[in-house]
Amino acid sequence: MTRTFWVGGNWKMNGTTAAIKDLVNTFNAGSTASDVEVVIGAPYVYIPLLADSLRKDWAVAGENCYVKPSGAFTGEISPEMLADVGAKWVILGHSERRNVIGESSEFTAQKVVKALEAGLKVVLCVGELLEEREAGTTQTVVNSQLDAVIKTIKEADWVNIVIAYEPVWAIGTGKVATPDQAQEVHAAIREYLKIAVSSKVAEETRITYGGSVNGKNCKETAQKPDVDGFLVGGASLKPEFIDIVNATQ
Ligand SMILES: O=C[C@H](O)COP(=O)(O)O
Repeated sequence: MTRTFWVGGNWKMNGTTAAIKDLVNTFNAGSTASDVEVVIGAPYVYIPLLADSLRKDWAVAGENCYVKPSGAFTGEISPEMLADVGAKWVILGHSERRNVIGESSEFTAQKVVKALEAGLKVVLCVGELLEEREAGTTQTVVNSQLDAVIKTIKEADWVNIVIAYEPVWAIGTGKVATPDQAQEVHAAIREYLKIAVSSKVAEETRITYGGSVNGKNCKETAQKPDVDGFLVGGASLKPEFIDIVNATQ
């Protein structure tokens, strides 16, 4: 089967109303391939603006959510709230949630369940630290992050999940993984899905790469057989994001 190429932007904690309006105008005027699915993750407060103004062939994502629909959870945002203001997706398990905020794989898996129940699609981020790669434990770490989700959701849920493999050493550092490094881990993730979930899920799930992707380095990586797209941080705040959307052209 053909997996539709998927490109996500993750604005992280960046943006102002004025800057986002400018960027949306640029994105809306951009000429893009029709066979690419595009999603922009934005800080909660800018989601309504983005949902109203962004081109309708692109979707909007939250960058995190909590595990309850409502209640006394000061400062948290529920997946139902994200859906209510126009998000169709949520990014979960990003390395900054795992390593800066300290969220576990088990907590991330609970969020995945609740987001899916609320009707959101999920970008599930996984990836190893530099010391884990140097110790040769990349696949053990990634499989363990996946395991928490695999044992928590049903096989049918995987149709609503895109995996983002983001080696932490490549995020925001300019040290992009080589196309071969990305392909190697993506192929291993697909093999693990085959063993731990099913051949169907392994074949159909999009596995995207994130970590210092830009308009120039995306093209070669996009050609790799197990790379089904990108999750882009810094470059998604720039006009060159359009070049990444068009990486396969
Ligand atoms: O979610 C996106 C990743 O953290 C990559 O960020 P970056 O493209 O700025 O390295």
